[in-house]
Amino acid sequence: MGTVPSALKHCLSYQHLLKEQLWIGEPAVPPPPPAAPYPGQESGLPEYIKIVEVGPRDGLQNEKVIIPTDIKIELINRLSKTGLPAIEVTSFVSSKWVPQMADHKEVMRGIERHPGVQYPVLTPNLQGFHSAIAAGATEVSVFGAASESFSKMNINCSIEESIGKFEEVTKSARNMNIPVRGCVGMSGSIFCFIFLYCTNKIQPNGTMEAIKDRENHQNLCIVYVFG
Ligand SMILES: CC(C)(COP(=O)([O-])OP(=O)([O-])OC[C@H]1O[C@@H](n2cnc3c(N)ncnc32)[C@H](O)[C@@H]1OP(=O)([O-])[O-])[C@@H](O)C(=O)NCCC(=O)NCCSC(=O)C[C@@](C)(O)CC(=O)[O-]
Repeated sequence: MGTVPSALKHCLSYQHLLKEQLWIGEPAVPPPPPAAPYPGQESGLPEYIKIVEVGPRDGLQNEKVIIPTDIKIELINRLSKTGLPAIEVTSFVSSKWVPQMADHKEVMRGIERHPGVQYPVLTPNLQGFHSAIAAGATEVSVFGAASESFSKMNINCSIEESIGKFEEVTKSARNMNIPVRGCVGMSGSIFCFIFLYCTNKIQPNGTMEAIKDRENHQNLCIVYVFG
């Protein structure tokens, strides 16, 4: 597993990696016979978890120096060859807020899209969604927060207001058959999260349920993840 890229948000089960992700190479341990259940099944753990590499977006947005567009494109093109199923390439957010992602259109235009690889992008609102689609995005992510303070700090609105914006995005996306991933950001750091969680200032499940429940109890997103 030493070659798995960094900044992974989610992991496939090891059996699934061995079965479908040939880039890992020959398995050191043979997979279990077909009749045997996955180890997670009995324990209630998911059978299948998808890897979404978010380094080009989540990683590079935090760089103090703005990385040149051609280097970002090169990074994404190299990642595309590693066998990852999905690479989050950029975000369609305000360049005043996140100047590191201001070249989103150029990045989308410049990357080589490999068959079988998805290239989702972050879209906080309808404006970002429309720009992303115009730039060729075929999958998007909305990103909320589990605490009011993080929501305000990150997307300049309350959780309630943010869910209204996500609904606009998900409704438009549904009409265009564009899958939407729902992310619930915690607080920016694990220590901050633990503090806020222990002091009841953060309610990740509440935000997730709110995103889910608004439209006749339907799921608005294909998947929900905590960040
Ligand atoms: C959400 C906004 C845009 C609200 O920003 P705002 O200032 O409240 O927006 P507004 O609607 O009042 O509009 C103000 C200006 O922003 C523009 N604007 C409005 N929307 C857009 C857009 N989509 N793209 C480009 N421009 C936009 C709009 O056109 C206008 O421009 P002006 O008239 O002043 O020239 C702002 O707060 C923002 O961009 N925030 C950045 C958030 C961000 O990218 N955070 C980092 C990613 S989140 C994260 O890392 C956690 C996560 C997701 O990783 C967790 C996980 O992985 O699970």
